[in-house]
Amino acid sequence: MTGALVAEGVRKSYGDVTALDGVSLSVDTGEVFGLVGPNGAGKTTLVRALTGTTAVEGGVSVLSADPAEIEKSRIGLLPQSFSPAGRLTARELLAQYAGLYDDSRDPDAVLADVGIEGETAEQWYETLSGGQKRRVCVAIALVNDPEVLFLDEPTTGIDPAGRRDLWELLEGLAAGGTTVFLTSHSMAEVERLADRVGFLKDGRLVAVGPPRDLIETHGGRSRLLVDTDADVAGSDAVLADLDGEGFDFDVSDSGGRLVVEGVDPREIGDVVDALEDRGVPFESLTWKQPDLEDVYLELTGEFFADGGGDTGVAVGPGVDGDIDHSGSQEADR
Ligand SMILES: Nc1ncnc2c1ncn2[C@@H]1O[C@H](COP(=O)(O)OP(=O)(O)OP(=O)(O)O)[C@@H](O)[C@H]1O
Repeated sequence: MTGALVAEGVRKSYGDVTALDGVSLSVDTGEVFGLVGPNGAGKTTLVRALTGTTAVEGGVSVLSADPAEIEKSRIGLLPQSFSPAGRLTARELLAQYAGLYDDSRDPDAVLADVGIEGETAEQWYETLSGGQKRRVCVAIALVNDPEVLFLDEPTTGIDPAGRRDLWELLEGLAAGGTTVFLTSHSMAEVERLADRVGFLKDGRLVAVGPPRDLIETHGGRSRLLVDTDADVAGSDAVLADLDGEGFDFDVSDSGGRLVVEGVDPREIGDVVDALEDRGVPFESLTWKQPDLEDVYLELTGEFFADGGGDTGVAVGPGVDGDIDHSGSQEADR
């Protein structure tokens, strides 16, 4: 295999725990690769393997070199847990890390890139908020202007506006040719940033591909989620009734909700009519296109961990199909 990052049959065990169970992948130069998976799936272990910070069985290379031996200035790494000295200011920290390299970027410019400026840059690290700290850590990973950037859950603890700023920064870096290897629990994050996404489960890569392809293959169909009484949604009689003539959609019960599969936006009115004809009460409707969260659920069998809900369009009852965008979670995008 060739690529800026290569893993071939990588295995890693900690005692009886198999953290990586034969992972092979290749990431191209300039590509943004997103790695997702449940807690304990092996994401951090794979980052550690690719950055030469843990020994593994199998083959790993970064920029065609052994990760343990590659020139450090070519790599940027933001580990999941990283605590720089608390009693240095953000500026002092950046200057300190910049001093480790023969060539580095201007510390103030890097801090400005991550939104740390003015008074905030003069505060001790330990007095910064969680989100500000994480931004400073991202800046530290960028100070050597790396060719390959590893980010292990970079936006954890950062507010939505700060996340968007960082996403734009990462998009800019990728456009400039930086290879980015990103782990995340935010499906919105990887769907927006990653050229390809890898799903890791129990130490194995169960699917790899561009978000769109994965959604098409594993995301299911667009659907209408009908919030109703749990007794109604769980009623075989209601499901059988909806399965009858004049209703051409597949309906199932999911945790007290009716899920009507394969509904085109223009067909929402037909579904509402059918529900009303059959006397099925409902409180709200949400139309949802398949997205990476659905792929995650399908491939891992677990709920996504960033607390996301339906990224859909809510339609209130009795509004005659008027679309209420308050139900959309676009703010997270
Ligand atoms: N140093 C270690 N010693 C023992 N077990 C470890 C060690 N590091 C990781 N593991 C185990 O290896 C498995 C994979 O851990 P890893 O941290 O790679 O998962 P992850 O996908 O990054 O999880 P998370 O999403 O929670 O960060 C887990 O079962 C973990 O407990």
